[in-house]
Amino acid sequence: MSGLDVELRDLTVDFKDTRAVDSATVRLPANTITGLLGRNGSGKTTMLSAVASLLRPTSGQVLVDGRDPYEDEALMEQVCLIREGGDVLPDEKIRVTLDFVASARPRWDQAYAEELLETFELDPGKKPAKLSRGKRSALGAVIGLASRAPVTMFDEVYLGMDAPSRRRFYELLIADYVEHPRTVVVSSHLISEVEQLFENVVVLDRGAVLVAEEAETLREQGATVTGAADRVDAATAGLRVLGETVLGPTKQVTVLGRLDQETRERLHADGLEVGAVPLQDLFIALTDKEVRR
Ligand SMILES: Nc1ncnc2c1ncn2[C@@H]1O[C@H](COP(=O)(O)OP(=O)(O)OP(=O)(O)O)[C@@H](O)[C@H]1O
Repeated sequence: MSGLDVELRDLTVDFKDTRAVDSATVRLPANTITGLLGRNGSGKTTMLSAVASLLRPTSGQVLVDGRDPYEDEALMEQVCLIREGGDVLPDEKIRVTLDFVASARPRWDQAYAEELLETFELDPGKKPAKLSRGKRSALGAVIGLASRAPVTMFDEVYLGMDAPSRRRFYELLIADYVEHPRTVVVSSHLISEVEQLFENVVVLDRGAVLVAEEAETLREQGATVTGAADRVDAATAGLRVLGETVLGPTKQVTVLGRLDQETRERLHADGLEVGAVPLQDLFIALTDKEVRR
């Protein structure tokens, strides 16, 4: 079993006078986990809804496995979008929603779904309308994971969950992805927690694709330099600083820009540590109008 390739070609989605997605061209390669990042209102949900055929593009194309899912019911079954509100039957018992999803998802794994319900302490006899926000999010996670759809997209679904449940969700997602590779998209504006999951990163900014790269390549676009404050200041003078933390005599500065091998060696020789830049910092730098060049 494997995932399917997703490609957006010049995708634009307008809502009356709002351009929610603006000429987006991007490929989500099969069998990778992509982080779809963007500030509030940047178009993440709209883009994912277009991939899931929940809305029609104003112009441009969505291609799943090279075909338009909007025109192809069999293909639509292969694409699962989990939204925070959850596409559940709120006033029926959870097991009714699960039966419904099972009938619509050819790769549904009932035993795995039941295991997940136990993990998240969800009683299948309860109605979604009666669940807390966190438990409803967890139900979305269960549906997304157990559907095993070749294209599985989680739209900020984990935000309602508490920290231990979110951690559990990330662990389960990785473990199940390793066993059953598929094309996974996780959208978020809270990156620090999820960044370790991503192999690819797409950053949306006011509907447009600002960045589409492998996570490692993106991380190389910056660095942290840590050590004695005066040495760190001297070493980073002239570089674009994204942020700094001071802890007693030690300072850590995050800089934008690639540090070549020679620079890294010089910094090491000077007693400074050079580390990877958190994606969260890069994301803020890329999408914060105040900071942008
Ligand atoms: N049904 C709609 N009708 C009109 N405008 C809409 C509709 N859905 C979204 N928009 C607008 O489109 C833009 C993109 O919204 P979208 O929900 O896709 O962003 P998002 O990145 O998912 O945001 P968030 O992180 O806040 O969930 C916003 O300006 C939003 O107000």
